[in-house]
Amino acid sequence: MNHSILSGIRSPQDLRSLSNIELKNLSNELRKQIIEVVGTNGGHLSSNLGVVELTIALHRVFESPQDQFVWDVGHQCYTHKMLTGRFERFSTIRKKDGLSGFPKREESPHDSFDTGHSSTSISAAYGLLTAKKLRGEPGKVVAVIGDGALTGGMALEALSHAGQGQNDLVVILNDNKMSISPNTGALSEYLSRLTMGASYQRFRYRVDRVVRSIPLIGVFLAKIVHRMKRGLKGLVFKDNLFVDLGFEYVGPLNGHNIEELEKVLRDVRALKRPVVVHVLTRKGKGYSLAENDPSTFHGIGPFCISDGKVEKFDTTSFTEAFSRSLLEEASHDPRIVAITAAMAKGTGLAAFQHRYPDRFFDVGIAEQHAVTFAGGLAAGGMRPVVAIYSTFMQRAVDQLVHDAALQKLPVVFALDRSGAVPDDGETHQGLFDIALFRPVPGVSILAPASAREMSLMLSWALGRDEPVIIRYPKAACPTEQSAFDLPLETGKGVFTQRDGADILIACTGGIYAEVHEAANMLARSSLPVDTYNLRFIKPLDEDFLVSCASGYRAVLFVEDGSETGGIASDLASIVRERLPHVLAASMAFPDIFYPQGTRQEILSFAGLSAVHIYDEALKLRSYIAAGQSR
Ligand SMILES: Cc1ncc(C[n+]2csc(CCOP(=O)(O)OP(=O)(O)O)c2C)c(N)n1
Ligand SMILES: CC(=O)[C@@H](O)[C@H](O)COP(=O)(O)O
Ligand SMILES: [Mg+2]
Repeated sequence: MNHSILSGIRSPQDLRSLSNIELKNLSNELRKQIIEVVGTNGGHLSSNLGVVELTIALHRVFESPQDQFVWDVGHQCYTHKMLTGRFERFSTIRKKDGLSGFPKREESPHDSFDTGHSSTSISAAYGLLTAKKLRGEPGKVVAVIGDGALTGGMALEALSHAGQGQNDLVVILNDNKMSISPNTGALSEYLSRLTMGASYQRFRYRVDRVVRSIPLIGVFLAKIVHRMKRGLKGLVFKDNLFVDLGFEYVGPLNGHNIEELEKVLRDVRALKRPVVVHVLTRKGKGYSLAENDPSTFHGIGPFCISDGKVEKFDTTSFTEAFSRSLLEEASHDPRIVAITAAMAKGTGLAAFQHRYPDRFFDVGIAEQHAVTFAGGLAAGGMRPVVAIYSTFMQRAVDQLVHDAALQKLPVVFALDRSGAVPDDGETHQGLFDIALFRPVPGVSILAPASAREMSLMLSWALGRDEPVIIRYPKAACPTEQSAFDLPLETGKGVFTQRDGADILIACTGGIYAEVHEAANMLARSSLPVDTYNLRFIKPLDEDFLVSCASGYRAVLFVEDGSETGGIASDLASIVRERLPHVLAASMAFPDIFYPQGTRQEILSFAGLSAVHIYDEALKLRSYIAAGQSR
């Protein structure tokens, strides 16, 4: 199929003149393009296929960029991007220097707010709307939020705030019954009940429409009708949370019927009150493999379009290592329970869920609740393991401090996707966890360099009576070696190579692979170095480290976290202070946000690739040769 209609859309205005048939063809072209590009680049397939018609309808009714859209999470914005002048560059999505897979204000005036983390859209949209009103600027603001994102506390906080205001915020609730996995929780069940009561909700909306359209007295009459309905709500509108919170409620609508959507959205656009438009869509729509298994195609690497297969690598990822170690531990300790905030697959907890359904909890996209819930479980005598991506743990900093650490509760935090995170970009990098949690008293932070170390660390963590964080990257585990088998000693690391070299490279586990590669390159250049895996970021046995460093002419510390607040530069300072004869240097992520790319591209951009580590070691060697200090 050529993209004859799509390629002619330079701005959303071009959509207005299209006939129904052309709109149908445009939907097909968009789907084809999404499938082809995600098949090549990887990306968020199912969510994007589900919102094609909804996005077209929104862009035909609202006038972007004067009217503004905030896409929750933003992983469903591909059609929006293509309809707002970015079709030509769409094939670069999620690639280094290409289009972002999420809305980006710097990319287009049609992207009014950056997203990536869930449940922010209603707050941000209400902020944008309030700013418009205060500045006397025209236009509507529309938040598009999924049923999964609605389970996040912020979304509910925002509904509570916006519902009481005199405003005309539009909230589109895109309900496909799915988060990444099937959506969970009472709120999700509640939406299903609303869906079953469809006819009542439509009736209510139509009454409003008819009454308001009566010349002169319509608005006045509508107010009276509204009050009467509020009085009757226990009968007719019982169960409608949104109405009770102060919103008009319209729906549920068929999210794949552009005509029906448009008709309602035009009325919604004219409303002077906050409104929730409940739209039903099918995740994965139009690609049967994704329709039948939307979870697998939620976020997927490059795949074969004809059979949906993804290239398999013959390696164990850190996620798999965690998943297996946890099953092993859980098999002999019934106190172990596992918690995810809607990421059972990504964190490797799906296997635990399958094996121990009664000890597994998917709390929805609710990281804060997940952590405090774990605190409660720990206080009640269980051994909770919260598996969470480093970037999403940023949401729950206070919960870790207040609801776990302060009370010395034995909660284990498995922070997946720590360090450089490929493809998703700035919003998803896992660079801040060390800096955020290192200052918290009593919290241990460990970083395995291999699957074997993961197992040792998890076992150690589950034996502690205080919170423990285990952080690891989205990467394959390096090949095992004997040092990884050595028993864990609190605060101490292990030499991973010790051949009497005069330079030592010490690292956090997540970047051991690159350090190992650099060491091999140096050895090939006849410039051998020894290597050391810190294992512990906290607590850290300083005396032991200093004694390890004392036999060297230079020590280089390498860390896969942010330089500011990180550990590498502190350790270099300690060595300088206590061993003035030893040169000490450090490498970590400089103080900027890191854009999308592969892991290698991100590390190169940060100056942390194997080649950069090699170069830094060479520099140290030249200082040694010249007898200089740094
Ligand atoms: C704070 C946070 N936690 C977890 C995620 C990971 N995540 C991305 S999309 C998603 C599911 C969103 O479901 P929904 O809003 O219903 O959108 P759908 O994918 O169904 O279109 C999750 C859990 C995230 N982006 N942000
Ligand atoms: C949009 C979002 O936050 C998730 O879908 C995330 O992209 C998943 O990342 P992984 O593919 O690494 O699990
Ligand atoms: Mg959903």
